[in-house]
Amino acid sequence: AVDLSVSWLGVNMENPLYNASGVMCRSREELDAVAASAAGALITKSCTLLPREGNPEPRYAKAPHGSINSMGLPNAGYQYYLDYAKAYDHQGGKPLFVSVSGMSLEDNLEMLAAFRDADLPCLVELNLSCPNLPGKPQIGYDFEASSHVLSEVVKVYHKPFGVKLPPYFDPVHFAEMASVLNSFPSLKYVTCINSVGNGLVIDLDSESVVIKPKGGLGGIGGDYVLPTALANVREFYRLLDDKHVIGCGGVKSGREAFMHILAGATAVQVGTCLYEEGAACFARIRDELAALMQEKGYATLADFRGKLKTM
Ligand SMILES: O=C1NC(=O)NC(C(=O)O)N1
Repeated sequence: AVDLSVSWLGVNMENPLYNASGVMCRSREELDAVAASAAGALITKSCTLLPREGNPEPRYAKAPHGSINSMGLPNAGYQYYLDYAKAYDHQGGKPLFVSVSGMSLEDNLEMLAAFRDADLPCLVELNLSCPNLPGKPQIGYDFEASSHVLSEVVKVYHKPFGVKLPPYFDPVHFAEMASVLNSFPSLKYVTCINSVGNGLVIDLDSESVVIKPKGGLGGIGGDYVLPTALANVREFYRLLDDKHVIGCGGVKSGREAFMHILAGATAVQVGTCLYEEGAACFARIRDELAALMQEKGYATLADFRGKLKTM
């Protein structure tokens, strides 16, 4: 038998799988469905200070090898998720993570202060990478801005926290961002990657884009992004000091989950596949991962975590 459990930053997960923020996590009903599934944890939709409708629909589309989305941070507002976290059974339940994505630094600080004051056992994932707010750049692509935001955040929020990063595509950028992140000891994990921003899916029959916002541009997920996600997990695993890397991007079976952990991931999030298949994907991916480990002779995740071979 194999042991899929992972304990990190004070949370204990029976298996390393949970939802990617944004998928099946905007309402309490959706969050409860993830909690009731075979997922090892759950994370809320990135919240803003005030409730948001988000971008005009259609704003999500399945694509031949993944998905495209420009949701625009539709969410119930941070109080809703704070209330959910206050009512949540942290002892008996699965670890609950809260994603925060303020429209401004002030909003982020106000929300983080509220989560701080509530003194809850959930971990915060600060989203530095939403690619779908018209006119707003992804903070994670501006190293100076990222450093400034994190400097202000740690003055207000003293507990361990994580950040959701956009994908990087250049070794210099990996090094620059790692250097910024390494200067914040209380930043204890990074989630790599958010969707690959501003891709374009075209429907040949209609000769049209497939989502309404931003002329059809949106964040790309699914099979398309697996190599990029694995590279980001690997590089930050290699470059960060004493931090965890959470893998996200292209996970649709035990195979990709195994790859993310081999690249160094502590745990693994599922986005597009969860959106398309539903919460049953967690039991399937969990069982596939267990079978793969059994086949390869690994008893625990630690037996192979980060042990990607190079040539
Ligand atoms: O950070 C985000 N990443 C995405 O791919 N989409 C959502 C969104 O648009 O709300 N946010």
